[in-house]
Amino acid sequence: MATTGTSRTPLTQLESWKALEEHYQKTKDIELRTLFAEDATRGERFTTEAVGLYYDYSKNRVTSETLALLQKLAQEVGLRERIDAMFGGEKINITEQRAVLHVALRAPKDQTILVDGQNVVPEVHEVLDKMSAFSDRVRSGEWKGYTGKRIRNIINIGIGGSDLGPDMAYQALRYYSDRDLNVRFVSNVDGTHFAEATRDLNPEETLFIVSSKTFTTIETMTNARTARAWTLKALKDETAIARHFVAVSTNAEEVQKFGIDTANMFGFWDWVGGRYSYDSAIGLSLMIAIGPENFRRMLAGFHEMDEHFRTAPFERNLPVLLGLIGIWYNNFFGAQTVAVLPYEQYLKKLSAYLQQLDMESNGKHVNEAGQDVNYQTGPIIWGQPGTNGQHAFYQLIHQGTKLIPCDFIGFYQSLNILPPHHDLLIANMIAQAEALAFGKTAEELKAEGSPEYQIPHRVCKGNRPSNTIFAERLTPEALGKIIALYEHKVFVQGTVWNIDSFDQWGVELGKVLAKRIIPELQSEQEPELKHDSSTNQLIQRYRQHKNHA
Ligand SMILES: O=P(O)(O)OC[C@H]1O[C@H](O)[C@H](O)[C@@H](O)[C@@H]1O
Repeated sequence: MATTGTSRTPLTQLESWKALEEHYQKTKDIELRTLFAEDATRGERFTTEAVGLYYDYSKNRVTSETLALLQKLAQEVGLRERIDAMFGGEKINITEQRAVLHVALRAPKDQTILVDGQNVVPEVHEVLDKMSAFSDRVRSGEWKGYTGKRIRNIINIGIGGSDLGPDMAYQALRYYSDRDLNVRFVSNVDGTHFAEATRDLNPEETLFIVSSKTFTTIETMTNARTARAWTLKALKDETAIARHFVAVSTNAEEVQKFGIDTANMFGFWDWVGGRYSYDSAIGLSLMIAIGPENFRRMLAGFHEMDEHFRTAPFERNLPVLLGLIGIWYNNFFGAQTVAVLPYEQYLKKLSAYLQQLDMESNGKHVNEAGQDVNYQTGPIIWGQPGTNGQHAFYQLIHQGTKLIPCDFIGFYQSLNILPPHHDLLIANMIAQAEALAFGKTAEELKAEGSPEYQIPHRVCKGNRPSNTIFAERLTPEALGKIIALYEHKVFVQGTVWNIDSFDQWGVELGKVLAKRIIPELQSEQEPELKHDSSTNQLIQRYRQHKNHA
C-alpha cells in the first residue's frame, strides 16, 4: 500500500534528492543580493497569493531550478497521493492504525468523509451544535452555577494539545471575546498553576472544562481533582459538580468514572490527533469566549486552506511551498531551527503552539518502515512576537554563526487602531527581512562614506533567508487559515521524510518513569532505589528536603 511508505524508494536514493544534493553544491554560496540584482522582478515572481494570504518566498536562497527540483521531489515522494489518502480517511497514522482527519473537523455539512465506510461529517456537526448550544447558555447567563449565580470564570484544564491550541487561539482572538468572562488555562502539574489561576475567583461563578483526549493524562487528572476539591470546599455538595464541571474527551468511560455526567461531555474521535484538535470540542473554552459564530468563522478559514492545499497546483500551493523550502534548509543547508516571528501581539502564543504541532509531529528518527533514517527530520521551532524579539535574540540571527530561516507573519490592518503604532510595527517586520537578506557589507559602508567599514563588527553579511506571510487582518478566518497552513506544512515535510507525523511514542517513556518515581518520593519507608546513581541521588535529596504537607 503506497500510503504506508514501506515500499518507497529510500529518500536519499531518489533522483530528485540526488539532483538537489548536486544543485546544493553548485549554488550554496549564491547570495540573495546577487539573485535580486540579476532579476529585478524576483520580489514579484517569487510570491504567491491564495485564500487571502500573500506569501513572499523571494528572500530564500532558492533559484527557479531549486524550486523545480523541490517540486520534483514532492512528486517522487507521492505527495499528491498522500494528500488524497489523508483527506480520504485512510489510516495513514500507521503505528496507531488511525485515520488522520482534522480536516473533517472543519468540513461543511454536506461533505462526505468516510472512516471505515462511515461518513463522519454529520457527527462532527452534531458535536459542534451541542457545543454551540452550551456556549450560548453560558454566555447568556442561562447556565447557572449551583447557587444560582452566573458563570463568570471559565477554566480549561488540559495539557499539550488540550491546552496549547485553545490557549493560543483564545489569545489570538481575544479581540472577539466576551470581556465579561474570565477565561484561564491551567495545564502544569505544578500546583502553582492552579493556585494562581483560582486565587481571586469565586467557585460559585467558576466553570471547569476538563479537556483531555484520553482522560488519563496525569497532569490534567491531578488538576481536575484539585479543582473538584476546591469547588466542593466552597459548595459542600457533590451534586454541585454537575453545574461546575464539563468534560471534553474521547473517553466516556473515564469521564464517568471521574464523576462528570456524560450528558455534559463533548466528544471527539481517535482520528483527531491531540495537536490537531483545537478546532474540535477541545476548543470549547475558546468557543465560549468568542461565541459560536466566530468559532465557525475560524473553521471556515481552516476549510478554505484545506481546500487550497488539496486542490491547488503544487507550484502555487502555500503549504507545499513552505514545506519544501523548509526541506531545502533542513536537509541541505543543515539548518537546525526555524524561527516563527509574528508581528502581531495577539499571536504571542503562536510559536509555543507550533512547537508542539511541528516538533511532536516530525521529531522522529525512524521511517514508516521502522528503519533509522539517514537524513535530518523535524526542525526545532521557536520564536517570539516582533518587535520584542528584535531586542533580545535577533542579534544572533543577523550576525551569529548559525543559519536560522525565519517566518515573518504580519497583517495590513491592526485591530486596535492607534496611529502610528501599526506602521511602526510593520516597518520593523519588513526592515528585519530586508536586513537579514541584504545586510550591510564593508564595501557598502565604504561607498556610503562611513568610516565604520573598517570595523568588522559593524558588518552584516546578510544572506539570511526568510519567508513573509501577509494577511489583511487577524480575523477568526485568518487564524484558521494560518494554523491550517502550518498543519499542512508539517504534513508535507513528514511525507518527504517518510515518517509517521501522527504518533508520539517518545513522550511515553518519561511518563512511565515518572509513575515509577512518584511512589519513591512519597513512601514513608525508605524505598529501595534501583535507578542509576544520579537518579537515586536526586530522589534521596528530594526526600530529605521536601516539605511535608
Ligand atoms: O488530551 P490528552 O489525552 O490529555 O493528552 C494531552 C497531551 O499529552 C500527551 O503526552 C501527548 O504528547 C500530546 O500529544 C497530548 O496532546
